[in-house]
Amino acid sequence: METAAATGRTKDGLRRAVLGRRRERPDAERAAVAAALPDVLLGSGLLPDGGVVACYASLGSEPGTGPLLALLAERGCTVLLPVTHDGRDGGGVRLGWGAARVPAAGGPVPPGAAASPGPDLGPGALAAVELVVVPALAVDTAGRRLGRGGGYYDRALDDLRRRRGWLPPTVALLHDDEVLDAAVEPVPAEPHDVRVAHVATPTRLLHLDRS
Ligand SMILES: Nc1nc2c(c(=O)[nH]1)N(C=O)[C@@H](CNc1ccc(C(=O)N[C@@H](CCC(=O)O)C(=O)O)cc1)CN2
Ligand SMILES: Nc1ncnc2c1ncn2[C@@H]1O[C@H](COP(=O)(O)OP(=O)(O)OP(=O)(O)O)[C@@H](O)[C@H]1O
Repeated sequence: METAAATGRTKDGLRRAVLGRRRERPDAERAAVAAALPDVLLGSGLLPDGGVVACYASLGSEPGTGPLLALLAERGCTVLLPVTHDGRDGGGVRLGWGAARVPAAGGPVPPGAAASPGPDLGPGALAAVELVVVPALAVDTAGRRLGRGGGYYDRALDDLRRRRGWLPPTVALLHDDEVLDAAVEPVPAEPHDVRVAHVATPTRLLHLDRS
């Protein structure tokens, strides 16, 4: 298996290694991962009973958020999903947030999320958010997160911290082998990287030491 060490621990090398492994995961594993994440989060105490939660609709080989989005809706949470702005509108590269439109309950819940965001609610959309569920390719035990490379979540979390004066809890969803020991395989970090507080995998919930 290609490891971070073998790729020189560059962000791009690590991204390629993780995406390669994700692509190889069989459908049965993907379904099991998606089904396990809500239970792990339920046991974590991180999920508010109602209230606003920022999440995302999983794509491709990402750990599936379909069942998690269904659970959040069941708990009466207002779920916000990201709307990507690539800067061509002159407003800079940034994430907006729209209310999740989740398919009606009752049918089978696919592991990948079928949800989509409603219209962008504007700059104050996250004002009352109680939990931010963030996508990631890897996170180390010091909370350093590797994303897709767009810098979208780093900007969004930085903006949220500035507006609120503090950062609400953040949790990244990963496969077990994507949690890296910071002492052995640190995720390469840059000054703009915002560390996450928690990681949920299909088997465990980790509270990270960001000091
Ligand atoms: N689900 C999800 N939504 C997100 C992000 C993310 O990482 N995941 N983003 C984080 O900043 C922003 C958008 N950035 C993204 C950048 C690249 C790809 C991408 O390459 N998607 C592939 C699927 C890859 C796979 O198989 O896993 C595709 O759509 O074909 C997706 C989102 C906002 N929304
Ligand atoms: N707060 C910020 N302000 C300005 N530029 C930023 C900020 N955060 C990240 N960037 C820029 O975004 C680009 C990508 O950053 P990085 O590789 O850390 O993204 P990522 O964390 O993998 O992606 P994402 O946050 O979308 O999941 C870098 O060129 C970086 O300079």
